[in-house]
Amino acid sequence: MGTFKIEGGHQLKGSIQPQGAKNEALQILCAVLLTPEKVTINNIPDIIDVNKLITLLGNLGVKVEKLSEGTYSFQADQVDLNYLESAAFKEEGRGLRGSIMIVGPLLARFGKGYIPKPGGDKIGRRRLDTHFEGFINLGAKFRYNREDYFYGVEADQLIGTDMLLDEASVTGTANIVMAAVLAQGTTTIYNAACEPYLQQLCKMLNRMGAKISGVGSNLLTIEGVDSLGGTEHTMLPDMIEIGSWIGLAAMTKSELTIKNVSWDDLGQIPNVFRKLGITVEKQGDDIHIPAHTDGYEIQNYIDGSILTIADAPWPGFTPDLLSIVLVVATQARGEVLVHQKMFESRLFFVDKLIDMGAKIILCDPHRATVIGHDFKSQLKATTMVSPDIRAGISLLIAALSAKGTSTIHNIEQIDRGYQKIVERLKAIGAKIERLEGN
Ligand SMILES: CC(=O)N[C@H]1[C@@H](OP(=O)(O)OP(=O)(O)OC[C@H]2O[C@@H](n3ccc(=O)[nH]c3=O)[C@H](O)[C@@H]2O)O[C@H](CO)[C@@H](O)[C@@H]1O
Ligand SMILES: C=C(OP(=O)(O)O)C(=O)O
Repeated sequence: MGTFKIEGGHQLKGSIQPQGAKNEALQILCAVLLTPEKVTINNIPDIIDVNKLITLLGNLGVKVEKLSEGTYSFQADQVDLNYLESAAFKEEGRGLRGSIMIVGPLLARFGKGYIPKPGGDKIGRRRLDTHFEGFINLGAKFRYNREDYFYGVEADQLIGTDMLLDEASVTGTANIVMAAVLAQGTTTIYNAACEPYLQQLCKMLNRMGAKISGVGSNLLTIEGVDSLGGTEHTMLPDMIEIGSWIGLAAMTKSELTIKNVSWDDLGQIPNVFRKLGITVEKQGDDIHIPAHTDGYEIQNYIDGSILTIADAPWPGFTPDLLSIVLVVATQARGEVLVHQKMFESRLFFVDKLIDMGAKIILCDPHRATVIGHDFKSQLKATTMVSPDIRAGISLLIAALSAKGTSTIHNIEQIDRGYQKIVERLKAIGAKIERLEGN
């Protein structure tokens, strides 16, 4: 279990370049299985989850070549389907959430796709029904082995159909789209997820020869084609990282510039932080956060009632930033209700913030009320364990703003989504060390 040691209470300064998007990378990497031709991908983040998926693709027989930092080529012209039956696959497949998205491409191109129950954050129930109902709608036979949590779908030929998803699942939509592009006939997917990473996937598939329309909406129409070809693709900057750095700047009263953020793809994110009273300035395609020397004040609703910040499927606010919103609110002037609707176990980390001196009432597993300190009382340093990726970065931000030296264990949870975090934070003045040998 790795550990960070953090000396808090220092102002940071400078600029930071967001990494390529983790959750886009997981979709895009799975899509290379759809063609025997070469696919070149740029801006791939060097993080645990993505590297695990690249290793898994390599073990499946995909030729992987690192061309330069963040750029790889992939060629799936000799896929070894026997690997899917191996014990090694059962181990590797469950190592991350994103591996679930190899199923759609494998089913579409080779007639079968298997996966052990995938990993990812332990943040409540994370069902896969939407994925498999989609494949069944396309004509696949489904089986599930309860003993070893192993899922499988098989079909000689997928047939296009109309479907209404039971929920706008992000990885579910990506998986079904990747199956439908090679189905016979036309598929419509209503209540599709439509976040920017999914749009990126659809645009990439169209460049490979797929016929997807409605991209960016919740109704996708996919005319099946016989085969797809190679392409080149560049990942967007990671919007969850961008939100994390906005929160970091505010909490540490630092002036920070977040470079090349792709503003048009940030949706609600800048405005949600503005509602917390944070000045988020657009400078070209950068975000500039001035030092909030006098703190920041949470806005009430027009009628004077307390603000709620809640998640919703895109174009709503992403659930992955609510932990960061919550930690930022602990030092604001005013109150806010944070409502995590999607996941059941993502707010329990507030206990640690309460230990540090934050004023939070956990109303139930989904809702927490935060009463900000307005910097009149600094958080106190402590020792903590990162329970999941976003709670982990939130605790790290809390530690950087706190008085004294904090320790965070289980930092693999942070490393799975944040590239070279120690080096990048040190470059803007943070006092953070990775303790080896823990
Ligand atoms: C690898 C990856 O890309 N992971 C992201 C992906 O996970 P993932 O694709 O696994 O998440 P889903 O979109 O399937 O759903 C997440 C949770 O929200 C619930 N749900 C979903 C849709 C909906 O309309 N209503 C609803 O309540 C689901 O039941 C589930 O509990 O999307 C999530 C939601 O943005 C993000 O938190 C994850 O970081
Ligand atoms: C929940 C997340 O990731 P995963 O779906 O990989 O667990 C996340 O990125 O916040």
